[in-house]
Amino acid sequence: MIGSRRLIGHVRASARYPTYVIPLRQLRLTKSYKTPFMAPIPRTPLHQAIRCLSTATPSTSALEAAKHAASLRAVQTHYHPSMRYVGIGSGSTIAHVVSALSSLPSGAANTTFIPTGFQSRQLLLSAGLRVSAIDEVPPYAVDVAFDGADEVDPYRNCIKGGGACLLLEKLISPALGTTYTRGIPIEILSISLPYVLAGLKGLNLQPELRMGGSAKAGPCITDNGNFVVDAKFPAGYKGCAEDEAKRLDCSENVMQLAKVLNGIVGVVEHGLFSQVDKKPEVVYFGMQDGQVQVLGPNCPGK
Ligand SMILES: O=C[C@H](O)[C@H](O)[C@H](O)COP(=O)(O)O
Repeated sequence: MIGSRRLIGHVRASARYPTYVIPLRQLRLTKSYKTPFMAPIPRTPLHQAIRCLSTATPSTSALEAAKHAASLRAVQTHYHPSMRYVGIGSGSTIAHVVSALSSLPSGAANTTFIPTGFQSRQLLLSAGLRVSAIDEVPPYAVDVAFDGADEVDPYRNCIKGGGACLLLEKLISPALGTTYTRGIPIEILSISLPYVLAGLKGLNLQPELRMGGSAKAGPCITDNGNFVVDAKFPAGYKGCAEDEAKRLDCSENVMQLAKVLNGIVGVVEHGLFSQVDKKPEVVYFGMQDGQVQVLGPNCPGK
């Protein structure tokens, strides 16, 4: 499956376990959970994510166990020692993927891993795995990419970028959701901030510059030296589809929004991984009961 990628996901620590995954439009209006994924590849891409089924806030250990189970399943299903290049996303779920890869009985001596940021590079190096950079391998040479996701909808559209690593993740992975509490992460050129904010407000989104938090005065700076703006969906947001018919198709709606975001000058990349921008082929959800659920091409969405 040329052009697709693989992805694995899980519910984030601060998230609530949803009872189901619903389309982006509805999710962002009604739910408050995050679903990470990981995933996959260049020629045979696929993404996987993890989902939990309860409204209770999961304990950290239950969450980590769910991430681990989904990661293990994804690696066992989609990694093969003969693979030459494998993309590795960023975030907490990826630590479980790297752990699963480094403990494979077959080893991974023939594979070079392509990280999407400082954190995943350090993880790979610490695990003794061979690392290279996206600009040191031929385009589209990645066999599969594993990554986490913040949210995933039934169509396998994803929101990513909670860790500000969306740009390189989109490069390695061909691959939305809910009420992503911070909105869609958008990496931008710092000098374009006023224009990007105006453009996003014009779409009726509620943009906010992400700050560095207690560890850094001023804005969050990505691995590429850029700013990140989180664009929230206001209550009752109907998307930016040109007509009602398109709004009826959630996947179409997401694709349209992705295209519009790409058209704003100053936007380097956004965290929507949709049909247009590399949505995952397969998503693995870690469940509270230890099971792993799979959302693939033959599942309800598409
Ligand atoms: O920028 C970060 C990435 O998109 C992460 O894959 C995403 O935020 C999920 O992260 P985590 O695995 O920590 O839930």
